[in-house]
Amino acid sequence: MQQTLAFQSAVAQTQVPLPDADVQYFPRWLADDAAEQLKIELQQQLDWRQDQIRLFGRMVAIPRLQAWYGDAGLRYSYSGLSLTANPWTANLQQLREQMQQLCECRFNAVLLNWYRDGQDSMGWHSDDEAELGEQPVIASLSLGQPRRFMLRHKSEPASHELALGAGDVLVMRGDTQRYWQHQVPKQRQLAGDRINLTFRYIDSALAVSKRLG
Ligand SMILES: O=C(O)CCC(=O)C(=O)O
Ligand SMILES: [Fe+2]
Repeated sequence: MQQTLAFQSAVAQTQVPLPDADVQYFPRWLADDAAEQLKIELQQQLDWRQDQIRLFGRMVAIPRLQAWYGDAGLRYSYSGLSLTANPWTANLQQLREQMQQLCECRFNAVLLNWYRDGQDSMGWHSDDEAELGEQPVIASLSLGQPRRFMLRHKSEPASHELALGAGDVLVMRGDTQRYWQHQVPKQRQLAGDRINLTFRYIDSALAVSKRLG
């Protein structure tokens, strides 16, 4: 892990041209072999859960596996559940430090989503939970199967789409969550799996959150 991450290449960055948003894309932030090795380690080491949410009064399994890691004692709310983050593993801690350098900000938690195949997905949402603050910086690292990542403006007819592939980093900041939503739609023909990590800064004092599948 230490070694492969060190192979990370000089980073090319592009600003994604969206109104009312601040989104940077770092394609291949991790080289292919480092991304593949990291994916295997995360699959094996982490405490993956199949969470359920209450939807229209029924409990429904969300269409992906999830894991939460963060600073000691950090609690987060998720669809009525209040859970304590798992302690940082060595590789997540190292990634956090690299993401903090890249983004020039602090992160105290990471949410991981494991899309087992193209049937797994995440619906339209903004990362706008109160505990993330007004202008959250969300740093996303993707591993494995490339997937569509779609963005749409909440009140204008503006939209955008990226293919997030292995090793790609996407950083959303400023007013992005305020004016835009994003989703990872199902792509039923795809058999490959994908892991996405989103580094965040959670201020538990700020409030209780809401989030749907
Ligand atoms: O899987 C992705 O690329 C997006 C994940 C996401 O939007 C989230 O964790 O809030
Ligand atoms: Fe999100």
